[in-house]
Amino acid sequence: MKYAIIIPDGAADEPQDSLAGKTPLEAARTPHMDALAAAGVVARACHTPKALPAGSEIGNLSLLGYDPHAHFTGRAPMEAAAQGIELGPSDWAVRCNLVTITHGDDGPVMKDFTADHITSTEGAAILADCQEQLASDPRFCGALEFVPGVSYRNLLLWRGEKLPSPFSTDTRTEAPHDWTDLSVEGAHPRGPGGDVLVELMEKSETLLADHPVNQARVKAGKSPATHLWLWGLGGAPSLEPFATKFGPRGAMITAVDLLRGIAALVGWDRIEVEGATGYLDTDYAAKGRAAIKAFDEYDLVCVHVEAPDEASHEGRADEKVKAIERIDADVVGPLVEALQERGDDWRVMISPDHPTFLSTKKHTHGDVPVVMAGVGIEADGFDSYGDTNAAESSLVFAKGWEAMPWWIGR
Ligand SMILES: O=C(O)[C@@H](CO)OP(=O)(O)O
Repeated sequence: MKYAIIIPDGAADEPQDSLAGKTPLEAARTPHMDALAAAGVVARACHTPKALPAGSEIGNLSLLGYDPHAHFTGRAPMEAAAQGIELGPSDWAVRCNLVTITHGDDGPVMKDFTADHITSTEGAAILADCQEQLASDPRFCGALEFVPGVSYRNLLLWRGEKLPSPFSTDTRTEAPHDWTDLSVEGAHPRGPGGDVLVELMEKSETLLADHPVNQARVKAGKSPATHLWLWGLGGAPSLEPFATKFGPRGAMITAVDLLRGIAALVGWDRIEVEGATGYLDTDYAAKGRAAIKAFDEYDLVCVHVEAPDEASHEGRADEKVKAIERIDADVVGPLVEALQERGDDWRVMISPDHPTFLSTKKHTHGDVPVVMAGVGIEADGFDSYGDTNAAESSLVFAKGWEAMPWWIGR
């Protein structure tokens, strides 16, 4: 049996006036997803339980069949796993975004949580200076390590052996992508160790003010990275291998470290695809081709596409529809055709990790539409994949992580 999972990140949404009252999934032309819906079931699942943040870090754990209440420690440790960083029992990882904050009448406003999609090279240069000038403070006893990642998505590590960290599970932080265009006056870290994070964030403003990377960016008409934004911290998580829990040996195709990290933690290989960017300009077809090839080696292949979520964070309904259509045409269609040609039994699941509302540009708690089709799954009468059909379905996974055993264990 071959299993394909496709994750259109943040694709679930509300009806939009600009889309004639349809949701982006419904407005998009998705013949391949609709064919799967007609052949299988349309369900709804909640991958973001109310007690936890409505983040991709929670949603994707649940989608892959892991109860986030039991397994989630923080987003950054998952991304550390993507980089092969080992966290000891007293270590913490913190997500370190490069962001653009402007100062207006309403105080400091989160203008861009991506610092205008700063490049990884520029980010690495900034982080090297943060290491030299912020982490070198003797009070930290060498415990702090800034680790460059992809674009604005970087990490800060606290090595507990050098100096016990001040953090605890009560430390609260805010995801910067949930604050776009909003005043971040009350959004700074709080609780145990929050003051240390705030201090680093504030000091970064001075360090970055005249940074050569920013001078060059402004000259080129791009926004500068004005601050570090620290959030999503946690200690090392431990997850039972997916193959032990569910059987199939899996591989992940994604452009973002969060999904790479979850894959590493559940024992999946990661397949890197040239042209996969984690943004609207990603090479959808290359991801589709890589997934088809991966079935020669793996029983389960998961393709994650970040683009619908990014379009939502930017409030761009047309781009969200386009991203969903490209996923349908360049990933779902070719993948299903290849599975049919192989002659193996197969099953497909398509599910966003969480809704990301165009209206608020934010993730939100709530159900996502799921389509599951293939051997052992009887058609339930829906003829298309969309949020409204899912809302009417009698197949409901209130504990979203129970959808995986339902789908895989039939
Ligand atoms: O990686 C991130 O910082 C965010 C926004 O890009 O991703 P997501 O919305 O999927 O949590």
